[in-house]
Amino acid sequence: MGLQGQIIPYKNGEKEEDDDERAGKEISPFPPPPLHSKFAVVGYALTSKKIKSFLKPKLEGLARNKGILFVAIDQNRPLSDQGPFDIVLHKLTGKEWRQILEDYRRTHPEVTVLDPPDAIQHLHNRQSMLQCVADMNLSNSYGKVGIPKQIVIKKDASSIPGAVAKAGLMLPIVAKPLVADGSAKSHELSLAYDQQSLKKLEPPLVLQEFVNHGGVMFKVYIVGETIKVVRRFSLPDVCKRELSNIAGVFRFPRVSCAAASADNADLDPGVAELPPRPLLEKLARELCRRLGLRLFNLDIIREHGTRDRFYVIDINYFPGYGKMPEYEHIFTDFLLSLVQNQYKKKST
Ligand SMILES: Nc1ncnc2c1ncn2[C@@H]1O[C@H](COP(=O)(O)OP(=O)(O)OP(=O)(O)O)[C@@H](O)[C@H]1O
Ligand SMILES: O=P(O)(O)O[C@H]1[C@H](O)[C@@H](O)[C@H](OP(=O)(O)O)[C@@H](OP(=O)(O)O)[C@H]1O
Ligand SMILES: [Mg+2]
Ligand SMILES: [Mg+2]
Repeated sequence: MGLQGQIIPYKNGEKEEDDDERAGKEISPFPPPPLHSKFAVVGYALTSKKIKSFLKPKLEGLARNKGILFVAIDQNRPLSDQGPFDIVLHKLTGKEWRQILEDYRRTHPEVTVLDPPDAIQHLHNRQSMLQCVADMNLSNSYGKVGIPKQIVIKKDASSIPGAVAKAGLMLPIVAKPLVADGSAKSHELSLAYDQQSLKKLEPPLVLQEFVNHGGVMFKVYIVGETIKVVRRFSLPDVCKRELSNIAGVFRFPRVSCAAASADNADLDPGVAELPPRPLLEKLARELCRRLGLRLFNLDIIREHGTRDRFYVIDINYFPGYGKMPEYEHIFTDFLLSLVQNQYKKKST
């Protein structure tokens, strides 16, 4: 094991003023990793895009100062021959990789795999992704959280207008690929203004009622027990007049990507106001438990004209944490708390 009973240089949650400087200057390029003793070793299996956006020099430097070492996993070698790891961090797709991880979890119960592959699978389907939120039926004095009315169309596009009418889905409708596996195709969404045009869509799909929300959505990043919320621009409201004048299905680009930050925009306060923190904390805690995940974000909107009616529209596994404020501190503290818990368990 990486820790082997030694004390980790960790200053419990405390922020070190010069972390950024040390991380940026002193430790680049990094010396070869000593794969032994006092470091908590985090093996990672990520795409090159993810490595670039997440494993930035500042994160690696801060981690090293706190006694955490990130080590790339070689997918061409057995996992058991590598490490030894305290934690495995991953975001790769494919059945084979999932099987490798499941086998590894079974044979190495002492290693924390972030997160279990079968739990992540729930988020790869836009129907099962939101089921937990619907089941939760969260409603308290801070607000009510649900999901937009939606149906699944597995095949046969010609059946869509009938299915939409039968389910009583109101227009406009957002059409989303059923599979959300991180591929470019899984992010190709459309907005449909009339029932007949729905025939043009390509199943398998989730068809979701579009909820007017004032053109701003909230991205809630979750790292274990920590949550961070940011504002992003989103699709604008669709008014009744527009709906009656427009027909067709329109593809729309990735409207709420990081470049669409609305954190510093001059917005209507009723639209800009973040969802109440206690409501988000309850939602996040409950979702962590129900989904069995510790690393994800969720997109949530407030129905325009209401103060407390919220809808979760999307959940993403291991999202772009590189864009989450203070992620370096939050992530390293989280990793350390996991390793410390493992250590406590072992010594009892
Ligand atoms: N039901 C809805 N009502 C209103 N707007 C919606 C709805 N669903 C999606 N949107 C808009 O479309 C955008 C993309 O939808 P969604 O988040 O489901 O797609 P995604 O490709 O999974 O996004 P991400 O990049 O976050 O993974 C949202 O950020 C929001 O602006
Ligand atoms: O393509 P998939 O695997 O589904 O995941 C994406 C998420 O859906 C996006 O939300 C991430 O970007 P943002 O954090 O800007 O939303 C995006 O962040 P990234 O591009 O920095 O990795 C991805 O994590
Ligand atoms: Mg989204
Ligand atoms: Mg998504």
